[in-house]
Amino acid sequence: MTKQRRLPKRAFLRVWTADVSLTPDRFENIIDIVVRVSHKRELADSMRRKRIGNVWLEEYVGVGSISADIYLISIHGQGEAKVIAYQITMGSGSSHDTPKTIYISVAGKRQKILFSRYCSSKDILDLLAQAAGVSQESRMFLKDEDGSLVVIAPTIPVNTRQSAYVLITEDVKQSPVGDYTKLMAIDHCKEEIAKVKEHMSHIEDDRTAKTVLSKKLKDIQKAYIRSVNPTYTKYIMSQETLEYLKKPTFDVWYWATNEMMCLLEQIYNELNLVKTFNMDPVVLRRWLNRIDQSYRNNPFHNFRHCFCVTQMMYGIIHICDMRDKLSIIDMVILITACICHDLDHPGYNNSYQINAKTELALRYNNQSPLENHHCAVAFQILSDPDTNIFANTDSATFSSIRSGIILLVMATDMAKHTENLSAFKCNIDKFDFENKEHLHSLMKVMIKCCDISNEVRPSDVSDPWVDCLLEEYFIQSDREKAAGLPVAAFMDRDKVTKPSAQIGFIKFVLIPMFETLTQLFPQLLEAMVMPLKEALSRYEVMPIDNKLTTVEKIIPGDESSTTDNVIL
Ligand SMILES: Nc1nc2c(ncn2[C@@H]2O[C@H](COP(=O)(O)O)[C@@H](O)[C@H]2O)c(=O)[nH]1
Ligand SMILES: [Mg+2]
Ligand SMILES: [Zn+2]
Repeated sequence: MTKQRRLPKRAFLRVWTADVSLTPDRFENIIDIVVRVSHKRELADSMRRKRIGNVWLEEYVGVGSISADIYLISIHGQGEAKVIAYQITMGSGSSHDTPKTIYISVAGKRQKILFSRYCSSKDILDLLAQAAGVSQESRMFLKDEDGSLVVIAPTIPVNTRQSAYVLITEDVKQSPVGDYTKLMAIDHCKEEIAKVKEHMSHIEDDRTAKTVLSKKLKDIQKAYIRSVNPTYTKYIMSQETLEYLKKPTFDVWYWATNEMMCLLEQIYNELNLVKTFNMDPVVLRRWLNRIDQSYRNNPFHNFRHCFCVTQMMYGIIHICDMRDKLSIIDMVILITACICHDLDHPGYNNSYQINAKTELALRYNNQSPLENHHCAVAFQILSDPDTNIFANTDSATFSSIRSGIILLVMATDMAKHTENLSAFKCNIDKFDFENKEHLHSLMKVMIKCCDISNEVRPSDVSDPWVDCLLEEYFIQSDREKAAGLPVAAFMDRDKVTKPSAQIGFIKFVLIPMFETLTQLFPQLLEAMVMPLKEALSRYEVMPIDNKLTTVEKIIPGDESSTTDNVIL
């Protein structure tokens, strides 16, 4: 079995094989992992090898940005083992992998732990288990000098010998039965949720079955959310990470889901939203869990996209010193709207919803069916006391937060692009931050910028997003072709290429919109407009492989059109 995945310039590759006869001594005989690059067999001889348990962690350096089939492990003189799964952790293509050092204290003894910033949390746990001389199944906790729990992850802040973290180990087998059962219950819920979601994706047309399954899904999700450990853990991140989080250069691929949740939590804390709105920290974590659960595993419209949009908003807030200009209510609206803006996105756009006459299109009378749905899901989650982060907010304030979030999420419909951008342009010359209409026009453009901001990011971060977007487009267009529905050329695998998808989008949508925002916030010129212009130049020198005879251009604003993207 072969699996294909784009490899970044530098990556950690973790490979699992199905060959049960691969006993540790036979691992010693593995001579290489063969990576096929553009149908050419190349030996990835720059890999450094390290075995962790029955899993191989490989550092793959210097091949560049390529597509690769990882298809076998050769075993010296003993044939081949097929790769059944692998995981790639992306890292920055430019930075050197100098190991990180932390000091821990185990049973009063200091130890130095070295690990790569590109390794996984599990790898660090394995190292800690080794240091403590306990089994890898043991539960381990790290506490800092204040007794706060420290998250065991590659982002763990470095410390000194004097401020060594205390490692506490707990043998799972000796844990109270209740706890152990609880962990199993969580796993069970997760499995059930995945099963029901999978089932639902196969019964698009059977509305009754879907309703039954939706109800079941809600019940399981509720059980899951309740089972999430209500003990609040104080997460600690290095100052370096916290500053990096405010930058558009932030590597959004580096973080696992729980780490993204932790970073979102950090955003709520850093912007003083938790304190101001008296949010219960446990409810905030439950809410973030529920948000993650409510994004589907689409190639593009997934929880990582939600994270990216929110992180870009956080970046803009800092770069433009928005806190001096907007109210705290506006802040909570901006951040919460970003988090909720694509909730339960089915992976098929509004054109598909309308043309296929889906339940969503029927429910919302063809009027921005997706955006209406994202809002409805958002407020359904907030209506549950277990996940209502605004439970302690007075009803008048909640009312304005609610209408603000709806306003912003609805503005992310690209069919309303021209309308929203024009409204803001009319206000720019005489912009008044005290004027509600002016302010709303600005906030709409801000969320729109964040929503489509991938090309503002460095190329090794933005590039995989284009693959993800095209993958989702192709799934839709294949389905449309099979169902005899209209297919937009920009979504058609036979017509679109990466540069053809991006050149028009950057030139006609991104640069004009970011330049407009820059008129009000000149700081954005260097931070966002310049990177966009660089991205455009990069795409312009790429061979277009001109499958499209026309220039791709998004013409939002044509409300009569059933499509949010139109080919000129
Ligand atoms: N050709 C490109 N289209 C893009 C890109 N980023 C976003 N988009 C399009 O905009 C909408 C945004 O709305 P969303 O709420 O659905 O995320 C998205 O669906 C795409 O159609 C891009 O980099 N290139
Ligand atoms: Mg959307
Ligand atoms: Zn989006």
